[in-house]
Amino acid sequence: MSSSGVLAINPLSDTLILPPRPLCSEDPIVVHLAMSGSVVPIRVLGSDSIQSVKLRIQSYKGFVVKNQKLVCGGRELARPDSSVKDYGVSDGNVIHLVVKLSDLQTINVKTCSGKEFTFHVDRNRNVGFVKKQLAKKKKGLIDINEEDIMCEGEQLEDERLIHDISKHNNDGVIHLFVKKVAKIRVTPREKNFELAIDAPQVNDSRKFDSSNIQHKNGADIVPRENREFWLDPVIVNPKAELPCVVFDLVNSTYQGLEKGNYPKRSSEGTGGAYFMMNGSGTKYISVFKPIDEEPMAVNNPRGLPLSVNGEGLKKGTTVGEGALREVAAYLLDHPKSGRRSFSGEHKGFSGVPPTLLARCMHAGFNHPDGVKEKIGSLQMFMENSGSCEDMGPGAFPVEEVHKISVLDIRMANADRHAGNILVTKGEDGQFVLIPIDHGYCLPHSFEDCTFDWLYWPQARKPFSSETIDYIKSLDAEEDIALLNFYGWNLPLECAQTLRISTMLLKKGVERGLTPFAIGSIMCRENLNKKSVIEEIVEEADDCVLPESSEAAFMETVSEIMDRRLGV
Ligand SMILES: Nc1ncnc2c1ncn2[C@@H]1O[C@H](COP(=O)(O)OP(=O)(O)OP(=O)(O)O)[C@@H](O)[C@H]1O
Repeated sequence: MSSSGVLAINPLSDTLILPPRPLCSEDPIVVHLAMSGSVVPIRVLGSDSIQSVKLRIQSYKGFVVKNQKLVCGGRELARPDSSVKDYGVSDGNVIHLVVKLSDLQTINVKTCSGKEFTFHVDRNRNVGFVKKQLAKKKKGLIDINEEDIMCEGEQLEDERLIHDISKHNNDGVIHLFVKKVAKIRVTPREKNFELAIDAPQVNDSRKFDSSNIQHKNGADIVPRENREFWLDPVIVNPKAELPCVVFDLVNSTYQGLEKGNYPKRSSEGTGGAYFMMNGSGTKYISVFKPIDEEPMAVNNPRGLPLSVNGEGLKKGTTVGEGALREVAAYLLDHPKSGRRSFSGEHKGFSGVPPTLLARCMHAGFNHPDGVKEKIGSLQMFMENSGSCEDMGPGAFPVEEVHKISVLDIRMANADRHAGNILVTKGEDGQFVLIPIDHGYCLPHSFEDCTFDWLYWPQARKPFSSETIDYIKSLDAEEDIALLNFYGWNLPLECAQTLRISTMLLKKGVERGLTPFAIGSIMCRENLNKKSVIEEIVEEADDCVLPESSEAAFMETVSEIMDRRLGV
């Protein structure tokens, strides 16, 4: 595994030829599969679906389909049912393969009594979590209060992260040993006390943890040019207050860096996304995504080529604007109670994690040309037990799916695959969905809008009255003004997208439409068939004179939309 989290394919001496289908009259084409510096020629048919190409890569290379992302000509080949030809891939083209590596770590556990077994745990979990799992799943194996976990003679504190331990193992497996806790019992004996150490092996080596020594770099007094790192929120308009939760996020992230904790690059995703730790180094606190490491940006760490025309991986987006879109999704995710109040409720209706624009300098980011300050989105790290990609949607509460659908429709999200919805459990034991990765929201065309939830059963259920009230309270003009206030002067075409999608959502609920019905209007059925919303926009474009005002254009869109939706 390379440090970039991408598995390298060694260049093959002979061509990797994938057999054309038998009895097929179509001529195969040869394309080049590029990955981590190596290139493998593969033979495909124009009519092959993207899914089938991925399946063949899976069978030849072992990367499961859901972990593969294919990019050709600056565009993600995202639709599984579309064909190689649909995406305009032709003979000699280069297809970039980005493989998402699992964040799961194999753990082997042994106990003093000789029991042994192996299981997997998310690398972002800590030892305390592993203990609980052992106690819960393997009854009798461990009593949380009575036993310690050891790794190579070192006692592991409950807060210790699994990925931290995995750095030191060579064979890809962490070997843990469960042993009885050493206890000190104090028993009164007449006027004295007897001190007993109750431990099976009192001579265990307990290593001194040097990370406990405080490291102060005097960041407030050392001039910036002499500092090893810095982190500030980017505040364009001094009048635009940041919510307290956002300030706390910056502070905790800063403390983590100050203590010397290195940002850890996620093995998932097509861009650079870095997990940042808190001051005590015990948990992740935030995720920093620098704009120069976005897919097809100059310092992208996943080997994707530079964008030739500045367009991002999804149609209608721009490379380098992902961070603004991430922040916009948070700012526009208004709480149910009304607009976000800066000292009060910070959680929005759809639960977008608190996100701000930040500038950060640290050697731990990808700096092929020397360490420089980076601008990017800083988002609160949300504890989770995986993403919607890891499980069937059946158990998700309807309201949870609906809250994501409202966000995606409003924002015309062009990247809502199930991997971008994290899953956790609320206090009531029900699944809670957390939407992340909003770098492709508010595109200036609807072409790439895709919503994985469209095919989930909950999408066919009607919105609740609470959700309908929320949708009725939305106001695109107010939203555009809010983004403007925070410093993002939304380009005209993107503002138009927000106006049209908000209009569709509102008109949809007025007519009692479900998220499925509204979402289907926004998404293409297949790559080459325009969506209903695209047809509406096209018709409106044809109707109005080029010099017409935005208001006149929106009036026309409204009339056409009413006609298409029916009364
Ligand atoms: N707020 C968050 N809390 C917890 N984990 C997160 C958060 N944001 C991102 N992640 C994790 O980091 C990984 C990479 O982040 P993200 O998906 O945003 O990156 P990306 O490069 O934009 O991905 P994509 O290729 O899906 O567009 C995610 O798969 C997720 O596991």
